[in-house]
Amino acid sequence: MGFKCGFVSIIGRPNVGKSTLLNRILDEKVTIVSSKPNTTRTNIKGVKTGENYQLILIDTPGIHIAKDKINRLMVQNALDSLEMVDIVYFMVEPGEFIGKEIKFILEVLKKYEGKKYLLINKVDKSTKTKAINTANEIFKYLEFDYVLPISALKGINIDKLIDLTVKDLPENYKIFDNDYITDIPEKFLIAEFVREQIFRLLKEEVPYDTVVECEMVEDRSENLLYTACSIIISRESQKPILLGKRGRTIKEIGKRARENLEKFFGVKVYLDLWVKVVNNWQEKDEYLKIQRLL
Ligand SMILES: Nc1nc2c(ncn2[C@@H]2O[C@H](COP(=O)(O)OP(=O)(O)OP(=O)(O)O)[C@@H](O)[C@H]2O)c(=O)[nH]1
Repeated sequence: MGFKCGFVSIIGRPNVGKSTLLNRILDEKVTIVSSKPNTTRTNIKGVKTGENYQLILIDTPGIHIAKDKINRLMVQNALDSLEMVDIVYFMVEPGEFIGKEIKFILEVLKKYEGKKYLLINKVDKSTKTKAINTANEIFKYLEFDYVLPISALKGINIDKLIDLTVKDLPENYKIFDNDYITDIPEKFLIAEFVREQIFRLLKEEVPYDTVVECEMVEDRSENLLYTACSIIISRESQKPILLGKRGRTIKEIGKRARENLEKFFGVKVYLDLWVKVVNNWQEKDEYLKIQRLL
């Protein structure tokens, strides 16, 4: 024995860097990142296996005041992750205002019985004092087992975080094979890589009104993966925005997503994109299932 294996959930408000942290720890891009809040819509599992440990991390949607069904399901997904984990990473940014959302998360964490880590992320663009003050403010409401200033983007204190976490993991047998890195099915991962570029390239409400379904994935040869995705928007008027002048925007979305897919799969990728309009898809179970929220 002596082998450590356990689960960690990464929670926090939208946009604090949860997905960036998961990708950094895994040293592999399995979850999508953008500068817009609420990019992650469902729990994404990533597995890091070392010589004497296996760390199963869950990237969760940002916890926020949810106004509609899809956002309520996103928040519920994040909260549900706490039921199965040995450790929770609560991520904040330096100078974060202790408002309603943070207080809500702290109330939830009061009942949580595993180890609690407070991670002050994005310290690369902040001062030490600001980070310490944020931790002090949060400790007025709840004490954590560890506080660690980190930068998920620049890799600051990540090795330290992994070391501490491994010490706190329970002794257990390995759950996944050594080369297993995510529980995300291939089709969902492809759709997410497309959705990421929609979040990155389009402004305002269109990304939030979009869901992507990967309809087909096929090995066309040893070195060529063919895949086709539908981009589903909720209004006809959003079509010209998504397509762009002479189709330039959708072409760019496809190009960038394809490049990331090629890096991930290590083969050439041919990506076909289609656009569909489904009024109010956010209220339809079929589409919430595509987004893995039901
Ligand atoms: N400067 C800096 N930026 C960071 C760091 N970590 C993440 N970011 C940026 O913060 C933005 C949000 O990052 P995400 O990883 O998508 O954040 P998230 O918490 O998963 O976001 P949600 O999907 O809204 O829950 C992106 O623009 C990241 O590049 C960091 O350590 N330093």
